[in-house]
Amino acid sequence: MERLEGMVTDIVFHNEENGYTIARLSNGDGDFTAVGCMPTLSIGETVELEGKWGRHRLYGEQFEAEKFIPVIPTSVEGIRVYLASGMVKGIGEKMANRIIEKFGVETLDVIQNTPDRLLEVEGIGRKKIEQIKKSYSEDRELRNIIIEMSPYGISPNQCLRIYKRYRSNALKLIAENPYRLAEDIRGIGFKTADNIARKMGIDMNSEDRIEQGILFVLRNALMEGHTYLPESEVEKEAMDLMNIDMERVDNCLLSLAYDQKIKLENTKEGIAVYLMNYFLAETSVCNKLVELSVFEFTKDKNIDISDKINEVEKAENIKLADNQRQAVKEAVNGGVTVITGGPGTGKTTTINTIIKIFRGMKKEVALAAPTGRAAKRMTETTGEESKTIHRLLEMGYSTDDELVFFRNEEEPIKADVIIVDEASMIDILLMNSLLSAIKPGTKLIIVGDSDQLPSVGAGNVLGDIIDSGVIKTVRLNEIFRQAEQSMIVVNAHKINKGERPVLNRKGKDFFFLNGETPQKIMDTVVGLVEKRLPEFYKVDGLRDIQILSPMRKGDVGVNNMNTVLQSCLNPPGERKAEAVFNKRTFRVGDKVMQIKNNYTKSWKTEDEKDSGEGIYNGDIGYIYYIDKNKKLIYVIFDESKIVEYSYEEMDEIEHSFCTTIHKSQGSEFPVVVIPISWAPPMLLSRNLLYTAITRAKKLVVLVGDTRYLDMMIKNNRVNARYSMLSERLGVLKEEGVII
Ligand SMILES: Nc1ncnc2c1ncn2[C@@H]1O[C@H](COP(=O)(O)OP(=O)(O)OP(=O)(O)O)[C@@H](O)[C@H]1O
Repeated sequence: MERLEGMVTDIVFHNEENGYTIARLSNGDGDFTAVGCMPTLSIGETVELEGKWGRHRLYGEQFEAEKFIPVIPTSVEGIRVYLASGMVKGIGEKMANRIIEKFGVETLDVIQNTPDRLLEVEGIGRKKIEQIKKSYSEDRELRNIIIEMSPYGISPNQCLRIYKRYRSNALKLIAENPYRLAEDIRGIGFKTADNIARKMGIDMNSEDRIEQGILFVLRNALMEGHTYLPESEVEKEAMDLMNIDMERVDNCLLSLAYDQKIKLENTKEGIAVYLMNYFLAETSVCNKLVELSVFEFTKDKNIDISDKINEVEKAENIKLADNQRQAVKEAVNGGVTVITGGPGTGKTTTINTIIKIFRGMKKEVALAAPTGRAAKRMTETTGEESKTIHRLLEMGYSTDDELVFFRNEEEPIKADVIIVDEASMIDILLMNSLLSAIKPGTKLIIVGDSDQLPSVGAGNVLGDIIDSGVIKTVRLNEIFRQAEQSMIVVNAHKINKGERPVLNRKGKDFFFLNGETPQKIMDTVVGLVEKRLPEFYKVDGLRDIQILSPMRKGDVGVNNMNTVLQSCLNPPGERKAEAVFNKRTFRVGDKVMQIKNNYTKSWKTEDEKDSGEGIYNGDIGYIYYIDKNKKLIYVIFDESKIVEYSYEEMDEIEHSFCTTIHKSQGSEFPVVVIPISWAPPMLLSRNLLYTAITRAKKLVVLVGDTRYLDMMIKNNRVNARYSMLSERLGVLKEEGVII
């Protein structure tokens, strides 16, 4: 290993995400190039590098740095460059010159050890000194973390999170127990922590390691939708993951339970292992549902609302079907009511009738849905304001950046009736937060299609509530006349029953185009969005058509589709700025999707007349402007909301010329095109196909091989999720808590 010192004269290349940097440096012996993970390197800075000389095929000799240590500048010129670089907040170029004029080579020593002397410099007061002191020490602490952690593959962004969490104790705490990173820092998992621990020489049989490994197994299970895992599965997975014996796993299971991080629950099938907050959520959802549904409504008890329904029917010129009427009656009289049904079965019509009746009774009705788009649609179809569940619960952030709801047991939602739509997307934690904020006596109406894909988060809440048979449920199953003409609706119901859809009926809205190979499928899809559909249906290839793929990988998976579709729908152009993240080129005009809920992300319209907060998982927008100097990307959502993303935030955005069917849940598009080809069996499922086609309002085009279409329709094995909600509700019924 060689050591080399030099001052950075140029940054030739810098990857924001992994810190890989190519820089030109100079020292007494001349100029040279250095490459490696040096995330904080900046021009003017002097660094000491550890590494070896290598030779690049094209660029010749270069120093391959494995470690870099910023050298505190000792020359007046070095200090000037360092201070003027903006590294220390509160000191700009002019101020740097004034300070250096005063203290010369001792400048940094003064800032660090006797900062009060800065008062001697014109323009610096007490407040400024505090700012400089804070920023100087933060900068140094953060740099130390970055330097120490980069070799383990921890990104500068994650280092920032580490610093925010542990402050100046970071390196000490990590050295004591690197596994705490997996618990405390978003984006760092057990495997990374384990890798760090290994390099630090930590005992592979340590309890910290095994406990974190077990929590990792349980968190992974959440991502597959399970609220718990049977003990035998936890044991097996933990043993495989950590290469340890069962006794150690069992001991650590007990100590985690003792520390209340997990819950071990005895069930008929054996021991169920829950992460504690999921256990609490599941039990409290169950209790709360029962509490709300057994509430004695003395005042309006069983009032006959037939007359009221008749009035609405008359006013709206409709005639409700029998089960719609029944749904309205249950909803008006009961505590908790579930209304479920496929597309076009009259859910919205039923909701609207319920709202009108409650309004007539002078009741306060609150409407909500789990996503921003679903809430917006609910507003459109009911003509009443609907909020996201998060907004209804008045979400905010605590002082340590944790998500909190200001509507809860102590401050419940002020409404007599709450109607939530698209309930299939509600996971167990969100349901728990919602129910906690509903006071007994408030009526809850849960509306959704239980045949859609279950929520992204853990649990199978809607399905479980319905299956339990404990909560009043009305299933709407009649497809109404207007809807019947739509083959999308007819076929959705056929698919749901396991029947083959009607394909290619002339003048209709549901087509199948053959494509035997992935390449042919791709060519057909490109032809459809580029030319055929825009010409024939007068739709915009980029805005009105959404390609939905079951999977990410493979030729017709989302990743490859996006590359191909970007090149035809938004090719490079002279005036289209570009920036590369995670090996993907983002370009002005690209269609992109926000992939996590960001409740505090602010947006404003171009004329700045309107502004607000919140961009949600699944929201689709277009890249509007890229400011390469400021490293900012602007995306426009809903044709007017402009949102600014720093380069570091680009992990919240991905291309969405094509998206996964999972990500399309809760959205609707005029035209949906779906490639149908080989995919891993768990993705060739009926409810995935059903969810995809029910996203389309005007037209569905399937492209591929009918063999796989048949496989999807036949495969109704809904990927089973471990969840005990239905059983828990059932037990309460057996015990007579609920009749
Ligand atoms: N009782 C009824 N008689 C006649 N038409 C009805 C009746 N109920 C609903 N419809 C009509 O059927 C169509 C679908 O109804 P609605 O929008 O209420 O269903 P939905 O279940 O909410 O559908 P989706 O889930 O697709 O939005 C609408 O055009 C509506 O006007």
